[in-house]
This record gives sequence, C-alpha cells and structure tokens, in this order.
Amino acid sequence: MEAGRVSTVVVAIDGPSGSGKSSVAREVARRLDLAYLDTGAMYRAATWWCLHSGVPLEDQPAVARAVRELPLDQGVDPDAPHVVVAGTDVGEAIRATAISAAVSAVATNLDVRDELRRRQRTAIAAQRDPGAFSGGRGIVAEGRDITTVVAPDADVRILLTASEEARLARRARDVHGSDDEAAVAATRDQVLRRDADDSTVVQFQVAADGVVTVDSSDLDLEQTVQAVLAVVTQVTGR
Ligand SMILES: Nc1ncnc2c1ncn2[C@@H]1O[C@H](COP(=O)(O)OP(=O)(O)O)[C@@H](O)[C@H]1O
Ligand SMILES: Nc1ccn([C@H]2C[C@H](O)[C@@H](COP(=O)(O)OP(=O)(O)O)O2)c(=O)n1
Repeated sequence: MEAGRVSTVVVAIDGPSGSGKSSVAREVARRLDLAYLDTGAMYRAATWWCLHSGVPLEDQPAVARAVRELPLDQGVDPDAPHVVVAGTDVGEAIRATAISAAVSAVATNLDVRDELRRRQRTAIAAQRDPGAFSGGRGIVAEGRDITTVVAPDADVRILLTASEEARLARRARDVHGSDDEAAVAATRDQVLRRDADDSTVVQFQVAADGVVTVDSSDLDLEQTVQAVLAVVTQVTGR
C-alpha cells in the first residue's frame, strides 16, 4: 500500500425481507464510519419512476428503457440517506405499500438488474478506492445479490437471516404498528410472496461459499449489529 493511504473495507450484506438488512447495515456503517448503499432503495426508486411516468410494469422492454434513463441521485451517508428522482425526494414514497407490492415485477426484469448492478458497482468502486476523487471511505452495501453478483470480492460477506415468524412480526410492526394476527396476515404479501418472486432471479436464502450467516431471529437490533461488527472484526481486524 502507498504511504499515507488508509485501507478501505467493503462489507456486503444480503438477506430476505425483514431480516434487518437496512437497519443493521446502516448502523454498522455509522459505527465504522463507512458509506452505506441501500440497493433495495434503487429497485424501489426504479418502480416509483415507472409508475410515475406511466410505464406499464408488464411491458418489460419499456421498463428496461425507463430504468436505463432513471435520473436517480442517491446519497451514501448513513446519517443522511437521500433518494431523489428527477429532483423529487422519494425517500418516503418508495416505502409505500403500493411500491412494496409492485417492486418485484421490476426487480425480476433482467435488463433492469443489469443496469442497477452496473450503478451499484460504480458506487461501491468509488468508496473502495481511497484515492478516488470523492475520497473513498469504504462502504456497507446491502440487498439480495451483493455477496454473490454485485460484489463477490467484498472483504466481508454476510447473509443476514431470521425465521419467517420473526420477519413477519417485524414487518407487521413497521407497517401496521402491531404484530397481532391480522397485522401479520396483512404483511404476508409484502414479505413471503415478494421473497418468493425475487428468489426466481437471485439466490438469497442460503449462504454462498465464503459467506458468513448471521441469524437474527433471537437477537434484538443492537445484538444483531454487534454480531455483524464481530464478523467484520474477525475477517478484517477492524
Ligand atoms: N434483530 C433485529 N435485527 C434487525 N432488525 C430488527 C431486529 N429486531 C427488530 N428489527 C426491526 O425490524 C424491522 C425490519 O428491518 P429492516 O432493516 O427494514 O429489514 P430488511 O431491510 O431486511 O427488510 C425494522 O423496524 C427493525 O428495526
Ligand atoms: N440487490 C437487490 C436489492 C433489492 N432487490 C429487490 C427485492 C425487493 O423486493 C426489492 C426492495 O428491496 P428492499 O431491500 O427495500 O426490501 P425490504 O427491505 O426487504 O422490504 O428490491 C433485489 O432484487 N436486489
């Protein structure tokens, strides 16, 4: 390494819906002073853009064309993440149930995946290189295919899992403010159907070779953050 250069670390985290990827990855990035890339937000922003522009999601070539032109500005500061499309802040809009219900139709479009993966690799590369113009600081990137396809060469690769029951209860509390029977039933589409659809194009249910599994079923958020930090320390010494 050149004198004066500080080594950067790339942490890749994948997992199913409700496993805690976004909350855990963001907090780990904060504590290690790394950038944070929420790749799910990119698929959500692409879905928002298609709906906003009147592109029918079943018209795959039209969706792919729209996404290649997607005017997306996404921040990587874990303390102030922003998602802006064509000048509109869509940070909240992309979490709406209508987007959660529609996003798999866009995420299973292989041309869309090519385009967004290209952008994700560019964002990760900018943070990996300490000599980069933007001053690479290292990054935590999370999604469904970061450990396997987008950044299989990441320094740390983690599959964050949790039982179906834990994931449904978490999402129900997020969306409906309760994890009673009705709230969990209303959440099944957002979690289980979406994971089943997404699994047709990416594999995030079983850890690939060299990927460390962290099971958060019986851990709270802080314990999960600690478990992920322990893997980072074990692998990188940081
Ligand atoms: N052990 C845990 N690990 C991560 N998140 C948890 C945990 N327990 C509860 N949660 C909560 O579960 C919800 C879903 O987490 P989120 O990060 O959105 O998951 P994902 O990005 O995998 O869909 C959040 O409200 C989070 O605070
Ligand atoms: N790297 C990624 C990230 C997300 N996706 C897809 C899968 C999901 O249905 C959507 C939204 O992802 P997001 O991580 O926001 O989903 P949840 O936090 O689990 O609700 O995008 C993907 O296919 N590949």
